[in-house]
Amino acid sequence: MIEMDVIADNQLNIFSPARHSLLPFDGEVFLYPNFYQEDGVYDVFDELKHSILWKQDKMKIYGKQVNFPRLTSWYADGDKTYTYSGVVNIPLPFTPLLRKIKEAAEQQCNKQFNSALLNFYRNGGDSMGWHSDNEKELSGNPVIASASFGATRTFQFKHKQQKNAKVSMALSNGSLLIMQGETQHHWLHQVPKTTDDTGPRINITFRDIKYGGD
Ligand SMILES: O=C(O)CCC(=O)C(=O)O
Ligand SMILES: [Fe+2]
Repeated sequence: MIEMDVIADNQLNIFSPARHSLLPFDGEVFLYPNFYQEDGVYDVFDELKHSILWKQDKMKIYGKQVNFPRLTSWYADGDKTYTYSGVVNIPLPFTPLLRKIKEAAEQQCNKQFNSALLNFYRNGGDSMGWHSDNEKELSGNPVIASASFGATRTFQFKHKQQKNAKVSMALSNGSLLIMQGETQHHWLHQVPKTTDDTGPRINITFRDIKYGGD
């Protein structure tokens, strides 16, 4: 059984930037670099790597089937599907480890999540392009909690209208990033490719999907 303690908010350095939004306006982003504590987080990466049912999705570009530049997986309560980048995902039930990671994030956000999208970036050539998490199943101002394990990757925001507004940060092993407020309406985010010699990274974004409707 993996020990994975969470640093309570009141134990964080009071000078931690996590208390201030990293976006200058039009949304809120908080980063807790060592949220999932040192002890055991390397095991978390390995256990996720081996226990998650990773799949290689494809997207259609100019009529051609092209592999996503990463592996993905989708876990959720219940059996509702979720459409992401044109792919209809049928969820798997949460594993005990995913549940534990989710509950820690829920405590920090003071919010329940019913689903998780997982991304496996095998090396620096894997990436996720500019997008916002604004699928129809997400509510108007979604809270999204993003946990990272393994290699550090750069995570970037750019404002949809104000082209000069850009924010960049490093998502390291055991970090928790929270996006909330109007972030998804006004900002795009991405994990760019890098030519650095980068090891594998797993990211989990916890979401609260509203079922029903069309
Ligand atoms: O890998 C990351 O940190 C970002 C993942 C992401 O943006 C998403 O799953 O929508
Ligand atoms: Fe995203």
